[in-house]
Amino acid sequence: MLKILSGSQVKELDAAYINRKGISSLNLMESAASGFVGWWTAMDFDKQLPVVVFCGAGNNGGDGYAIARLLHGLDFEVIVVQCFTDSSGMSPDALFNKQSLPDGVQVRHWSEFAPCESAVVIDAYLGVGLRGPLRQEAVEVIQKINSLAGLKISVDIPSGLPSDGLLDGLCVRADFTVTLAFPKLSLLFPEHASVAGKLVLVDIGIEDSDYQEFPSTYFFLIKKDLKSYHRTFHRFSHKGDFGKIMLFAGSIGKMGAAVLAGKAALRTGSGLVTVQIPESERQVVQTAAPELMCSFGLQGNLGMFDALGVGPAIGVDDNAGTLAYLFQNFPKPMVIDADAITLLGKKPDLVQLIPKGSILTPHLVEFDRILGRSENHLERLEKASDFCNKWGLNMLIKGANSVICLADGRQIFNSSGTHYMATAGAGDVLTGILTSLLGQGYSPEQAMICGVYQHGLAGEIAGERKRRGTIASDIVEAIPETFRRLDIS
Ligand SMILES: NC(=O)C1=CN([C@@H]2O[C@H](COP(=O)(O)OP(=O)(O)OC[C@H]3O[C@@H](n4cnc5c(N)ncnc54)[C@H](O)[C@@H]3O)[C@@H](O)[C@H]2O)[C@H](O)CC1
Ligand SMILES: [K+]
Repeated sequence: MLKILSGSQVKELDAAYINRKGISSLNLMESAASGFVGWWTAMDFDKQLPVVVFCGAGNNGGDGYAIARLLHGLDFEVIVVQCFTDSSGMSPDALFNKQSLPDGVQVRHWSEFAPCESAVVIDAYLGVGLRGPLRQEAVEVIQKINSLAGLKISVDIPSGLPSDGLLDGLCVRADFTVTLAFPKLSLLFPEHASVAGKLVLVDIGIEDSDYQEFPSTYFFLIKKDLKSYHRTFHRFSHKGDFGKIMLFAGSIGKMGAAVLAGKAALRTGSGLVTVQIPESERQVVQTAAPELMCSFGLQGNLGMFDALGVGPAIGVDDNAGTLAYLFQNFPKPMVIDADAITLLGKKPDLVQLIPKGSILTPHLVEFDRILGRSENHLERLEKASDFCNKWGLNMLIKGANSVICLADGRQIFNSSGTHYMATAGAGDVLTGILTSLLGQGYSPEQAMICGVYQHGLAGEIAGERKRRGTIASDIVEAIPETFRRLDIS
């Protein structure tokens, strides 16, 4: 898992890394530039299009100069636009890379740069070294970059966007942000989606172990993390090892929630899945998924289940008593979603009854129902942290980079998923996945890490073929393929 450091920690990380590996800071900049160019090459950009690289005087600009040199070497027509006047303020590594530009690269000053039609723009003006409000000249440079018609690719972070806080003013509006080593925190805030564009992470050789000494509560979950969080089963494993779970989901006219959550749990590997539904609706479930069992009315012996999931489409009118009953009679961590979360907002006294370690899975609107409106994502994350810590609970804030909030204060941003998952029932699928993993003996932390990543990956797989036509059932059917792609048996 990648630790997300603050902009000011990046300099210390670089220094420590360089020191430990016995390399120079220029080597690290070269890794950053070649990492960027590796992504560029995979994107297969048209060599007929000129490439315009805006370079600042700091190390972000240094990355830009090195990228310009490497792209020139790949036969692209490269124009460097120098976004400062006085070279004496340049960082030594930026100066070195500026001086290493081959003759074939044209260099212009930003004030005299006339936009050319359809060039690809690389924004290496300001990185994580931005401090305080933008100076007037920086405002003008950023306006110029934004006025260009071509595709805009920011190096590390869109220039002008603070790395750890909220945008207050202007920044480059990027189509892609190619971020180095780990994503900068602000790139993961929903309010910055329209300026950060698509997020690309480039490995510059810094390993997880190199981050150890740097404190941070923020992490980024990536594909290679998954395997170590999964349980392994063996040839003597039987139905019981894969867990018996109950999903309290669905109501008259909304039985899809029970079917989707139930099927998702089966596809995640649950041995036995029972859905708790209104008796009148049993035909719906048993026709849609014969592998599911149904129960009607509250179960007397909840103890027979390894995990419970409660909430999708149960309705909010008559269920406060049922929730209290479940919380008091099922002492193990459970998954709490959708209408169950809305109910907690209406009856906050119920929160104290929730079994410790349980997982609440609000989307942003449901989040507001329990913890009130937040001005921005940072405030939301802080509220979640306080809530989880106070009650010994876990929370998954659903969205483009869903955040796993643990009771100990760690907050883990997920990297998988696609906007094609913005479809009815996708949340019900997640509830089924998470409950299934709890039932298979995963700790809440393991269940959240594996569940949220695989839910996103299943959405990506479904979206590859179905694009905006993706529906929640497609996500369910893609779950088995996630195990294959992650090499989990
Ligand atoms: N480990 C890594 O991730 C690596 C990252 N690299 C790149 O280095 C930059 C950070 O470089 P740094 O020199 O610290 O700062 P910047 O280039 O981002 O910014 C300095 C530059 O900005 C000017 N400036 C600062 N504040 C303002 C302001 N308010 N208004 C206008 N101008 C401002 C300042 O004067 C300087 O000119 C990181 O983002 C990566 O791109 C390394 O290449 C490799 C390792
Ligand atoms: K930048």
